[in-house]
Amino acid sequence: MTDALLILNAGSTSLKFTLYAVPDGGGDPRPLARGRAEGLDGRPHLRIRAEARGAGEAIEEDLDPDGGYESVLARVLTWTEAHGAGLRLIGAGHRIVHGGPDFAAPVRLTPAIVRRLAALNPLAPLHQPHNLAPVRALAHSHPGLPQVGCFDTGFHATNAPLTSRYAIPRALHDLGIRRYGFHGLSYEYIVSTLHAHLGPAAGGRVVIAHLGGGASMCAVHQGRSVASTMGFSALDGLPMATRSGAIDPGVLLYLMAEKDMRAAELGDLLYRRSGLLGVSGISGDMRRLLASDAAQAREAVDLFTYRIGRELGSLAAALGGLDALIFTGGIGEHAAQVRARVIEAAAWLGLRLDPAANEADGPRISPEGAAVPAFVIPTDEDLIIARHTLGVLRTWPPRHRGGPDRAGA
Ligand SMILES: Nc1ncnc2c1ncn2[C@@H]1O[C@H](COP(=O)(O)OP(=O)(O)O)[C@@H](O)[C@H]1O
Ligand SMILES: CC(=O)OP(=O)(O)O
Ligand SMILES: [Mg+2]
Repeated sequence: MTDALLILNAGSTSLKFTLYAVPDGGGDPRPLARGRAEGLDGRPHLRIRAEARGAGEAIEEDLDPDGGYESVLARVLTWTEAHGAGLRLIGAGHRIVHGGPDFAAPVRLTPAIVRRLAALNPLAPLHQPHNLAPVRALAHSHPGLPQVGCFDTGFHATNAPLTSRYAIPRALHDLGIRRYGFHGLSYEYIVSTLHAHLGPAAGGRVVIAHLGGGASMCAVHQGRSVASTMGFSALDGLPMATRSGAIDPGVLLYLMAEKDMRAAELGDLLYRRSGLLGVSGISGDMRRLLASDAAQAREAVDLFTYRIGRELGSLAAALGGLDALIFTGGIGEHAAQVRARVIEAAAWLGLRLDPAANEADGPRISPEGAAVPAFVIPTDEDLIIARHTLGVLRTWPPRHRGGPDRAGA
């Protein structure tokens, strides 16, 4: 029997999972299979591929359009069950987007903790309910299986108190209304790879741009988060697929007072109808916008790259300079045109582009001799969750360890 971990990672536009084998002698968990469901707001499509020989057949299929995240999870579990011979599922690890004021380090998910995390649903409506649904579903189908939550907000716990503060009355700050920052599992993974790319400069002043369905940027110094573009919720900062990014709160007051808009409508506007989708009127998917000749699609991409440039300047100011820029996330890893435009607009910071390396998706996309190098590094949030899950399991009292005999059984 090989010990295995199931890692679930719900994003705003996707549900990803990785099944890992836990090596007997320690070391990093080894991926056996990875899956990804996309189109969860319309036509859900699931792809699973084996990462190791004999780890199960690949599948690619459409799912019930009305089934949502739950039907994806049910399919993932039946696939895991069918291919779990020889595996003993010892735990599940979950990406939980919001830890609020109380949770930063990875934590064992008990029913009481899940209830406290569910109280944060309004702070991350596109994520938190989808992060917690699989925790409850697994608790039901696999009672006794240890489950661990790892927080997107946790990496930013190193931000200075001043960085986290909004200029609002202290009593509201004390209620937890402050900046948190997100995509921390992705940033933590990127930081873990920096030495291999940058050598000793890995400890320097680095900005990481996580550009996916949600997008944010993080200023890192000596491997720790110093500041980031997201705040109390995952709405702030850059424009995203369907989220507005930073917007003058005066706009919201105006819409409420003069256009009679209520909280639910404003939430729908800011989370689901804005960003790349709102500006282009075509799609929130960068692939479609880059392939389109429409002027409004161009404008959406222009606004996205312009805002990245503005935030890069702001984060470089927070760091007191810039030693490297890293691109990651679905857009950061694959959209050469977006990276090129960001780097060209940031020549003033010492960034320069190697066009051929950029077209090849890196890893280094700036020429030798550039004052500030730029890299493309594919993120791996699941590996970070798996590492943390193992870490928490190792501190588990032995009588609580272990689950059913077979993955998914
Ligand atoms: N080849 C590509 N070119 C441009 N954009 C891409 C490409 N591949 C993926 N993307 C973008 O990446 C986004 C998804 O990013 P990802 O980080 O995987 O998702 P999530 O935010 O759900 O975690 C998609 O919405 C798409 O716009
Ligand atoms: C926090 C966030 O926006 O996550 P995602 O990019 O996965 O939507
Ligand atoms: Mg993501």
